[in-house]
Amino acid sequence: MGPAYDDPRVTDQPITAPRRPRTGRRAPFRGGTLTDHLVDARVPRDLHAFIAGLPKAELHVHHVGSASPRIVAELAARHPDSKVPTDPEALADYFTFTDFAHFIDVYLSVVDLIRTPEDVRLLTYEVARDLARQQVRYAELTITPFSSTRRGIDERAFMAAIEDARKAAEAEFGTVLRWCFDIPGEAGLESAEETARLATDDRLRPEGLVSFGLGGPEIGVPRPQFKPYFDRAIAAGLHSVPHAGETTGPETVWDALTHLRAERIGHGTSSAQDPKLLAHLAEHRIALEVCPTSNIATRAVRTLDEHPIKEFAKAGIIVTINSDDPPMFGTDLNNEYAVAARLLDLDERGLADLAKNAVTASFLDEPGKARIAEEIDTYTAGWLAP
Ligand SMILES: Nc1ncnc2c1ncn2[C@@H]1O[C@H](CCC(=O)c2cccc(C(=O)O)c2)[C@@H](O)[C@H]1O
Ligand SMILES: [Zn+2]
Repeated sequence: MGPAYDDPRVTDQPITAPRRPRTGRRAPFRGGTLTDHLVDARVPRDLHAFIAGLPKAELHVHHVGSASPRIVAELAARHPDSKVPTDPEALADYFTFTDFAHFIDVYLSVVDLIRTPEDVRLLTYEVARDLARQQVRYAELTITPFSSTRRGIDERAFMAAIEDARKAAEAEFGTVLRWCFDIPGEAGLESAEETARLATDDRLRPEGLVSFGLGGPEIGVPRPQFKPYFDRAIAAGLHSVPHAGETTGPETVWDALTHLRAERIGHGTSSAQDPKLLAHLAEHRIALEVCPTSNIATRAVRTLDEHPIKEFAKAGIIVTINSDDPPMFGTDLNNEYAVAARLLDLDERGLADLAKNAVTASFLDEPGKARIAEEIDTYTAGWLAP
């Protein structure tokens, strides 16, 4: 059983259907019911409809962590020895986490389902399809190539698979994908070396790669040791976007800024404990990649109402809204925007500004940024027109 909290997924009704009567009962957090229609019932229905059509950019979403039950079922059918359940109900239970370490164990069991370049291509292409359905025009997908190469996937075939899916997705869905290669820090410096090599070797480095990250548990995995690998990636023209302050305190965020030269911070949740850090992030326009439901699902934050997103906004920090590992956390990007609308008390214009924050903080080129920002403005003006 998860903690009692205001479950953002309180209904599975289509947004046009009458609301299900609310009982006032607080539901435990339960991940992974991907067939649910995800809507926060405390957000007005027309705001959900506005969010559903709003052009968006997603800056923090994991490749394997985006595998929908349909993709998981297909991969599990290809590899029937896996322990990952395929039935959606059983999968929802499987995606209910006792703590962050448990989440990583489950995550790695899904990683184990990806064994061939064709699995990689299928996953990437289907993830793009799911993003396109939510009007995501641009996404930076965090990929952990070390996890695949150490499991025996040929590195060239891996790169070819993600690039092939990227090009197909852009041509067919109009969604532009870019990659962040992240070090799975707990796997040690061997994984850092391998990730840096794959990201910086001109013969391997994929065209879509824009940034370099660091993920996994933070406890017992100090950030400074990864400095040489980030230095190499930055020298090769990549942006620095480590996770920090998700499961440890603000000192980890400082370390990410000082040693890894972070340009954005993945989560950064504990920054709220340090007013000087909040001021620094605001002054230097270091955006936070906030993933509210993820923080509840991994128990990094106790309840949504206790999430520090409001403090970030008040401090003048560029807040971006992201979904992290959406099917595993029983959410999607649209639902995260609805959660943000409630926590930050936003109307349509506020939501449009939030969507534009992600565009601003993205690593898309300036004409690309201008195009999506304009699309957001046109959509919003049309929506609000009498
Ligand atoms: N909320 C999150 N916060 C942080 N990270 C998150 C989050 N969501 C997803 N991740 C991903 O989890 C991976 C973790 C993988 C890992 O620790 C590991 C350890 C030992 C061996 C291996 C292996 O592959 O053999 C892998 C990270 O690289 C990251 O991309
Ligand atoms: Zn993440």
